[in-house]
Amino acid sequence: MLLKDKTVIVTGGSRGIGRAVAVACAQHGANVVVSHHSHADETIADIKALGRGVVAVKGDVADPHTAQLLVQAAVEHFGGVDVLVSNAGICPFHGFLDMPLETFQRTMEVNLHGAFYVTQAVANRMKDQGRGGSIIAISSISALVGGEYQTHYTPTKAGVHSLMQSTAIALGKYGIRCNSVMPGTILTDINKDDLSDPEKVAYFNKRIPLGRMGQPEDIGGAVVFLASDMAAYVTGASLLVDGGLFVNLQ
Ligand SMILES: NC(=O)C1=CN([C@@H]2O[C@H](COP(=O)(O)OP(=O)(O)OC[C@H]3O[C@@H](n4cnc5c(N)ncnc54)[C@H](OP(=O)(O)O)[C@@H]3O)[C@@H](O)[C@H]2O)C=CC1
Ligand SMILES: C[C@H](O)[C@@H]1OC(=O)[C@H](O)[C@@H]1O
Repeated sequence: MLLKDKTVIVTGGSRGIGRAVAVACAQHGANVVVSHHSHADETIADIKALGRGVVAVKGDVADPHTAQLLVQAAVEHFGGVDVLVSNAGICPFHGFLDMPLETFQRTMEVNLHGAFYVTQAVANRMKDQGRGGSIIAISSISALVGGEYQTHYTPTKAGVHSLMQSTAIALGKYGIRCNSVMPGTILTDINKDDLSDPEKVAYFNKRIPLGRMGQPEDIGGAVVFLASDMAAYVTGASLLVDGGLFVNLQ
């Protein structure tokens, strides 16, 4: 049990990577607060089945108030917060030259501004608690490489990675570690439509040295490690979890 009796906040914990991360933390003994903006019934059931505490908070991470609600829920239900996983994100694929303003703005507001708001709110609580903590942003391989239909999205993933580098410096004095996880292509709702193209699926499966695209569960271990005392001297770092996709040029 690497996270016994820790309290973990996971934004976007209702589906996909966030749900898998929330369950992985609970499997390692954590109580979990998950944010969503629709429902998180399945995640709640998963975590209760593990005998751990779980609270779901409905809110849009692009609204700074949601971050306050998450901290408040962690304090009220579990006495504080030890780990933040800033995971909530969107990727509405769209071409660059005709990108609608609202698509660009919304992607920035959810993925980058939302990460900033929740990181700042949780870090302030962690500082007041005086026992350090671990903050993990779910960045992406897309922080390091581009995508024709992701010109609005890849800057946000690079941005959250950079946010962790700078907050690692700002928060080290409080014993708060900040790191990013960079998933490759993971089969979730975010890319369900994009990966309905068999040619794209074949391209990824050929390009990825491990021969398959990732599952949300493939991300949980990296997050639990960075959340735990196993990573006590790790901050300002990033961890690619991509099956070897990034390094495979030829
Ligand atoms: N899948 C992949 O290949 C990769 C994903 N990532 C990153 O992983 C993270 C999770 O993505 P993934 O699990 O694939 O996506 P999904 O679309 O499967 O899940 C997105 C999650 O984010 C929540 N969410 C979306 N918008 C908001 C919002 N405005 N406020 C609060 N919660 C919100 C959703 O909540 P709700 O259910 O209520 O809509 C849902 O829980 C993202 O940051 C993404 O950029 C990084 C690399 C690769
Ligand atoms: C949405 C993409 O398919 C997914 O998200 C990312 O960050 C990477 O670009 C993945 O391919």
